[in-house]
Amino acid sequence: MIITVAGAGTWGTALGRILALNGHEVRIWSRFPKETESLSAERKHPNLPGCVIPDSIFFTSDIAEAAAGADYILMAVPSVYTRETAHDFAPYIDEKAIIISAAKGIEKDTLMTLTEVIGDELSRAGKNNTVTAISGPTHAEEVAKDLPTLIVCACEDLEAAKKVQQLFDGTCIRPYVNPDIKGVQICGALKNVEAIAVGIARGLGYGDNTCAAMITRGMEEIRRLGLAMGCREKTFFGLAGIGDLIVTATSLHSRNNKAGYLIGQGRTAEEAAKEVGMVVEGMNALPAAVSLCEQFGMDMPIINAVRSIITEHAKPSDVVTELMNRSLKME
Ligand SMILES: NC(=O)c1ccc[n+]([C@@H]2O[C@H](COP(=O)([O-])OP(=O)(O)OC[C@H]3O[C@@H](n4cnc5c(N)ncnc54)[C@H](O)[C@@H]3O)[C@@H](O)[C@H]2O)c1
Ligand SMILES: O=P(O)(O)OC[C@H](O)CO
Repeated sequence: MIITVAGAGTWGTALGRILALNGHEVRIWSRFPKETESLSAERKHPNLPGCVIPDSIFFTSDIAEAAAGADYILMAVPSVYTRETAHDFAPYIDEKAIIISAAKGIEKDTLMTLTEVIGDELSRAGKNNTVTAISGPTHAEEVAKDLPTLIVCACEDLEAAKKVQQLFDGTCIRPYVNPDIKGVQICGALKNVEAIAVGIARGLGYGDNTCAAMITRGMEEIRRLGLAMGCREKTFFGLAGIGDLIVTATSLHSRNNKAGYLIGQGRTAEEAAKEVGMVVEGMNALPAAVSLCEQFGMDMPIINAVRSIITEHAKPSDVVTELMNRSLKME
């Protein structure tokens, strides 16, 4: 198969490498010629130490060249660039190509999932390609080292999801399918906000009890919202749900967890994002998460706590005190 990866960050590069090792013809596109030139020449990614990029992967900044004849287009740019990238790719995408969205986020203004954003741009260009999503507990740093990783390939069209499953099936990746594409993406976007909260707790010096409690109650917030949105309950207890929340809230690789930790230690959100140096999707997803809570009339105290700290500059320790003093309730 010919697979075009849009986005040469850590995730696009790690996935491109896996697909190339699975025997596919892989092209990786980045908007920035400097990035593609350096990756093509060096065969290593600055944020994936020890990972060798196979010689077979072709890098380009030319969309027409990247997309020509591709059977699959894998979108791996940060969520805020998904719409413009889908818009720019749309005219060049073959009508039979399947799109795979690998980013995690919800569009701030429309509250669309990223597959909806991509579908929207495709339909504006007169196309109706099938759009799927992949998710799960999947740090690029570990996939780049071939460590066993389970992913979810999501699409209402199960045949398309199974095709994507086949594509990724290999020695270190075990892919599952899930028809609940909305639930998978709601989990992927919101777990990043919850992971920032857990990072803040760590940065404040709280212990494992606090973090485990926040992961548990954070998942419950996501589940309640997801059910109100019509998602499948099982998704929240699966790889894209609790699995991804656990890895993001506990892994040293996690950009969201690290950003939260730095905020807990006293940095502003801007300083923390700069220090992380890679995309902190939980910060991008926060406005959409808050809007969804309001739209569906959901009580989401941890997400609201992150909002007060990041957007109202509330003191993190005061916010935790407020959370602890909320009215008592049934689990
Ligand atoms: N890194 C991971 O472990 C991982 C795992 C699963 C999902 N994801 C998701 O994948 C997405 C990408 O994450 P990442 O970690 O690869 O990010 P990253 O910070 O490593 O990559 C940033 C990349 O974004 C691209 N970019 C920047 N500005 C752009 C623009 N205007 N248009 C198009 N592209 C632009 C550049 O190619 C740059 O390399 C995120 O949504 C993230 O949540 C990441
Ligand atoms: O490093 P993070 O926090 O962006 O998380 C990356 C992936 O979403 C983990 O599955």
